[in-house]
Amino acid sequence: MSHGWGYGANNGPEKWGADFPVANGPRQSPINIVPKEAQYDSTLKSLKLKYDPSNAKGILNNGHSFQVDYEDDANSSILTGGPISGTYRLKQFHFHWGASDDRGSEHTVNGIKFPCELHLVHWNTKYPSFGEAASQPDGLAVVGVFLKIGAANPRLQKVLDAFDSIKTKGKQTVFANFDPKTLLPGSLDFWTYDGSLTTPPLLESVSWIVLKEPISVSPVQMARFRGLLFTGEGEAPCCMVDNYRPPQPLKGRQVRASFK
Ligand SMILES: Cc1cc(C)[n+](CCc2c[nH]cn2)c(C)c1
Ligand SMILES: [Zn+2]
Repeated sequence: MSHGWGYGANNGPEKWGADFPVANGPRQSPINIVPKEAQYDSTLKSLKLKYDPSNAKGILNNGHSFQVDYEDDANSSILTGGPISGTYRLKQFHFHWGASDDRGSEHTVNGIKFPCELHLVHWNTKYPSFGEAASQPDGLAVVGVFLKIGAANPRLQKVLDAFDSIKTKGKQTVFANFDPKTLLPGSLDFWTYDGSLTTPPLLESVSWIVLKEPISVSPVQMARFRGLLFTGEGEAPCCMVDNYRPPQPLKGRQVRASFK
């Protein structure tokens, strides 16, 4: 696939295995979560997220999604507890969404798709860098949060307001003083399993922590996500929508629940 991966008919998830054979590996993500088949694990610790809003650096349209990047040169924005041991530093957060409200999430629950899914990406500080951690089986921890259609979510406003500055691929702008903890639901109950990045290079290095409780997003707010473009300035515009990988085979993995 010389023309680079994406989410289209010619370069989308069904084609990624040609350039990235791990696409058919034993611990690929996302997955369909079946709550009744998840095993409650009383040894799971509660999630601890401590974020310093001043670590927020910028917001970037990377041509696949948009991401908000964080300073990660100290243990000031970190994830501990849950299924992980040690300290993982926040690197970035981003979203996946659909062209319509009936799809867009990567993980599904009993086969149900949500219109959007937030990913908060953290890396294990036992490794010297994010890049190094990303190639290790315990290198990354991603917290996934479902968004479901409901009332407008004021916590999303600052992110949405930046979209006019990052409409096209490669555009970025300063994004300062933002605490991603404000994007989390009231409950930190979670499902967890061993998985992978959900875009190439699809590295099998992610401890997934998927929150049970969704946060809300309104149809108008979802329409603003869909106003972003996969394409760069001056190219024929292609709306940034359906930037999600469908669920992958569980291949015998156990999904654990932090709650009964
Ligand atoms: C080294 C690395 C490369 C990429 C594309 N990503 C993003 C892949 C991704 C998006 N959502 C889940 N995984 C991460 C998190 C790390
Ligand atoms: Zn993601």
